[in-house]
Amino acid sequence: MKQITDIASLEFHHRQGGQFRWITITTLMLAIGTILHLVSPSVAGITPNWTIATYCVAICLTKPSYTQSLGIGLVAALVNVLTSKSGFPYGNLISEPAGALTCTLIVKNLAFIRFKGHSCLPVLTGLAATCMSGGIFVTILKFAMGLPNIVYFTGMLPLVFVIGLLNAVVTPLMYFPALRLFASRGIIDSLEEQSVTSDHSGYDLKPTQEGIVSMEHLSYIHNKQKVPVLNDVTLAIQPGDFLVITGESGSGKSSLCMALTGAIPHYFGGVMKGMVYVEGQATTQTTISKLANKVGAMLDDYDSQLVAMTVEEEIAFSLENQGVAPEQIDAAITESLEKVHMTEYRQRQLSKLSGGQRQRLVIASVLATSPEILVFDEPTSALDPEGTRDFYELIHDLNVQYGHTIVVVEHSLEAALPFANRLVLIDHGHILCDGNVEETLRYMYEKNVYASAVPKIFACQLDLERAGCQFTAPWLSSETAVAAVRQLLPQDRS
Ligand SMILES: Nc1ncnc2c1ncn2[C@@H]1O[C@H](COP(=O)(O)OP(=O)(O)OP(=O)(O)O)[C@@H](O)[C@H]1O
Repeated sequence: MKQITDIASLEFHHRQGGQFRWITITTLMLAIGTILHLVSPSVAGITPNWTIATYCVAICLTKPSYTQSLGIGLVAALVNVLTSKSGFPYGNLISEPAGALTCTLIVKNLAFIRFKGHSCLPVLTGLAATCMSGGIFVTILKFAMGLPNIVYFTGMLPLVFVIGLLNAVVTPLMYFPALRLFASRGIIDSLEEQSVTSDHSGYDLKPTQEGIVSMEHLSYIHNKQKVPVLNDVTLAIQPGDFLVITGESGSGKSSLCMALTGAIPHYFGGVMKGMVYVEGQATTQTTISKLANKVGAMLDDYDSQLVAMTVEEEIAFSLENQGVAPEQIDAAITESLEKVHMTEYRQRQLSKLSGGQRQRLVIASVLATSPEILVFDEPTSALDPEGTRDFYELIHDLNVQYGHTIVVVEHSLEAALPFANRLVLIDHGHILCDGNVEETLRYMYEKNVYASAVPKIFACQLDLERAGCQFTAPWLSSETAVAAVRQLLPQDRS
């Protein structure tokens, strides 16, 4: 395992999307291969196998899975069957998938072989895939057409090897220009981008802070952007925390949430530096779906998280996708609906739920996968004051009764702060203040950073303090303020 001394320097690069890039590139390359196959002249009956060379280029560039390679091989086989000049072209249906799989096997296992810094994969795959595919093809042809052994051993097999050598030359001749072309169009990573490793599986990554979440020197910049959205963020979240994150619009609050769920760096395209550990595990060493069992998130656009027709189906959806047994799903639905006080809505159509009920259903769906940590991104932006109060009472309940750690991104702090034990202020991707609610509010008001979000009642206390008054408890609710004012008043008027 490789050790990291400076976590701030560890990078993870990810290009957004791209799961279908292998199809685009393979289709293009096979089209080129087919044209070359049809027009290229043969010298003494010998010509490169352009189909194999082009799918080798596509596989070397896009590194598809074995199943995807099987698909590439079958498409190549169909092209060959339709365009073949051979007496028995159907052997291609076996030989081409075998060639594509051989190519993938080499790409996945021999990528470390380099010559003067250049990848040797095009040469190796061009030779090996052609020999494998050609060898299988001529063997099938021999038996299908009853050809004599002498022709097979002295003519066909040596010919396959010669074509393999030719392909070992033409494959890199196509690979390097194709790499430059696709990289210049932003379709695949350039060589420089490839040289930065985004595979952290070989690193020994351990948090250096105590906490259920430890963000250590986290920076993040989106693809093609100049300014990082998160800049050297270090934050530890303790089990049972009710943490509120606030800051101006665009300060990086949602990005921080996305880093907790693993969407940064696994979904969004960009470069992450530093590390986020969730329950001790580096997010770059796991996947978004595995993290979803530890961190449940409700986005500001929570309606987009609903996919089913009824409440019950909605909660079952993610559990079914994870292969959870039906009786466990049933129990999880019952339990999560109880937690959000929606038991009686179990059979209800989603279209017949109110906004607040749909929000609670999203929370129930998130709870069904039993995450320890719950993240809410601007949860009350679409709620009226009563709905906002109900929402915070609900998540307070989840915090104190069920022990969930809560992280909330919030602009309007009045409703959230009575339940929070910590308030983090973020500005231009930096954490400016991380303290208890009173400390951070004082910081915001005194330094005039996002002071407009300081609850009016608390701002009033600070103004009175400036005028010489003293109070024992922070005014985070009107009840505390009334009690404090009562104490100031002469006894006979109270
Ligand atoms: N996919 C993206 N590509 C490029 N820049 C992005 C992307 N997503 C967000 N940003 C930028 O990152 C910065 C931080 O965005 P983020 O959504 O984290 O801020 P925020 O504090 O949650 O804002 P708001 O309160 O308005 O939701 C913003 O300047 C935003 O324009």
